[in-house]
Amino acid sequence: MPDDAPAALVDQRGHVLVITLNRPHAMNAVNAELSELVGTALERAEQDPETRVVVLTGAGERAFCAGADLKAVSRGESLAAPGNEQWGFAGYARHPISKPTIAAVNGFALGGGTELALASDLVVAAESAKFGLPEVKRGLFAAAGGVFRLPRQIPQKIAMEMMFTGEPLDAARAATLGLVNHVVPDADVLTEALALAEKIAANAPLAVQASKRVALGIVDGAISAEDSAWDNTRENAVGVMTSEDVREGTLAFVEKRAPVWQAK
Ligand SMILES: CCCCCCCCCCCCC/C=C/C(=O)SCCNC(=O)CCNC(=O)[C@H](O)C(C)(C)COP(=O)(O)OP(=O)(O)OC[C@H]1O[C@@H](n2cnc3c(N)ncnc32)[C@H](O)[C@@H]1OP(=O)(O)O
Repeated sequence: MPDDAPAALVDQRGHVLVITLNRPHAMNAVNAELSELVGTALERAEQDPETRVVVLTGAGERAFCAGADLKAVSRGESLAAPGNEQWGFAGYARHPISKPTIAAVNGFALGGGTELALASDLVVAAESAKFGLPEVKRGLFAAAGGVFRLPRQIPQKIAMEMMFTGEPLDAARAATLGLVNHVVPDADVLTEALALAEKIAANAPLAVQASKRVALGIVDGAISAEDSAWDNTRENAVGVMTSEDVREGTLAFVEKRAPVWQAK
C-alpha cells in the first residue's frame, strides 16, 4: 500500500456510509491520523440526513483493527485525534453517533478493535475473526470503553477472564456469548453487513434513531430509574409519533407500497 494512502477511507453507498480503517500493513492499528479521519467521517455521518446507517470495517484480509498503534504508543505519541477529540476514534467509543452503526469485523479485532465492535450497535464477523482485549499484555487496559461495555454485553466472568488474561475469543464463541450478531464466511463480511445496513436504512430514520437513543440511554445508565425510562421513551416518542413518517409509513402499508420517508 502506498505510504501516502489515507489511514481511513469513506464510501457513501446510498443511505449507508462505509468507513474503512486503512492501515493494513499495521493490522489497521489506530494512530492519530486514523483517529482524525474516522472522526471526520463520523461527524459527516451525523450531520448528513441522507446517511441512515454507518458500517465500519478494516482494509485487507487479516485485521479489522489491532487496537492502538503500539509503535506510536512506544514513542509516546498521542492516539487521540488532534483537535477533534469529540469525533476521533475515542469519540466513536465515547460518544456513539445517533445513527445505527455496524462493525463488519473482517479479521483480528484486538484491544481498541474489540472496543470499536463493543461501541457498535451490531456486529457481523468473519468466521476467522478474533476478539480480545490484550491491553494488559502491553501495560495498558481497555480504556476506550472495553472495561465497562464488555461486562455489560457478555457474562461478567467471561468478560473478566478476557480482560485479565488478554486471551482472544473466536467468532463462533463471541456469537454464542452475544458479542456478534452474525458470523459469515470471510469473503462475505462486507456484503452481509451492507445487506443488514440496507434493511435498517429502509425503515423510518427518526424511529430507528429514537430506538437507539432510548435503548442506549437505559443500557449505558444515562436513564436510571424505571419511571425516567418511561418519561424518556415518551419524550422520544412524541418527536417520532408526530413526524410525517408516521402518516407515510402507515399509508404505505395500506396502499401496499414501499414508504418514502420524509423526516430528516
Ligand atoms: C485504541 C483507542 C485509541 C483512542 C485514542 C484516545 C486515547 C486512548 C489511549 C488508551 C487506549 C486504551 C485502549 C486500547 C488499547 C489498545 O488497543 S493496546 C493494543 C492492543 N492490541 C494488541 O496488543 C495487538 C497487537 N498485535 C498482535 O498481537 C499481532 O500483530 C496480531 C494482530 C495477532 C497479528 O500477528 P501476526 O499475524 O504475527 O502479524 P504481526 O507480524 O504481529 O503484525 C503484522 C504487522 O502489523 C503490525 N501491528 C500489528 N498490531 C499492531 C499494533 N497494535 N500497533 C502497531 N503495529 C501493529 C506489526 O508490528 C507488523 O508490522 P511490521 O513489524 O512492520 O511487519
